[in-house]
Amino acid sequence: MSYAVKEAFLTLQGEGVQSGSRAVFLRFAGCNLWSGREQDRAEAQCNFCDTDFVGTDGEGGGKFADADALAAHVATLWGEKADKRLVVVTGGEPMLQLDKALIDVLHAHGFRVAVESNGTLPATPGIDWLCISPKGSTEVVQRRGDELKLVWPQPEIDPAALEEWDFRHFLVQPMDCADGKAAMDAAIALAMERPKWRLSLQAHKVVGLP
Ligand SMILES: C[S@@+](CC[C@H](N)C(=O)[O-])C[C@H]1O[C@@H](n2cnc3c(N)ncnc32)[C@H](O)[C@@H]1O
Ligand SMILES: Nc1nc2[nH]cc(C(=O)O)c2c(=O)[nH]1
Ligand code: SF4
Ligand SMILES: [Mg+2]
Repeated sequence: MSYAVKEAFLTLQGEGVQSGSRAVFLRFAGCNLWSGREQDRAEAQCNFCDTDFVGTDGEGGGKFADADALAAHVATLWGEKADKRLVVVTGGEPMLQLDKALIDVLHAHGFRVAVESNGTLPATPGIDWLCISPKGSTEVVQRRGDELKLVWPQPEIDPAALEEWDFRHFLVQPMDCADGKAAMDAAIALAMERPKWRLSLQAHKVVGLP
């Protein structure tokens, strides 16, 4: 299968339990919850997205003919260092494109494969670290994984209901939005109110990494 990649780059993971880890980010083009066009945002199923995932024109992006070509690209971005190879597959919605063939070749290159998904599509088998981030009133079918990362506030979501799902870590992340201070206060309030939840900050934005 071929893959449409918006961008791919080396950085530090900025979110979640693995925050601070050196990682290649592989951002697939396209999402099932928003077209990516600003004129569609208000009506989209997910309307607070902080990411441009339209097209294949970003740094390190492009169309890749097969899994071997894309995994080789990821390995080149990582460079020679042998240990702790980590790729974070995101988007857009990565489950629209991430297949077992790509995971297998990334493993063959020595990578642990982490994924950031909205959970509306079942996760492909073989993922090493699965982060699910629920969106509004969408139906989350993937209720098991490593970390559940709740962007907050979202009035349609009840954190107590999510606590029943099968995740090792529960994270609340302030929504990057016009009233960022209110979102930060709300996220802190949730973590103070419900001890299962830990605060996740978007560290890359603080330090100016992509
Ligand atoms: C751009 S999304 C791509 C992966 C996948 N589509 C998803 O939503 O999980 C990557 C991560 O950024 C989070 N995110 C998106 N917009 C955000 C915002 N405005 N503030 C905080 N986190 C945001 C998402 O919830 C998700 O955890
Ligand atoms: N540094 C960095 N960390 C991230 N963690 C999740 C991100 C994403 O957009 O999926 C992201 C991102 O875009 N950059
Ligand atoms: S589901 Fe993820 S990629 Fe899609 S619009 Fe929402 S935050 Fe952006
Ligand atoms: Mg991001």
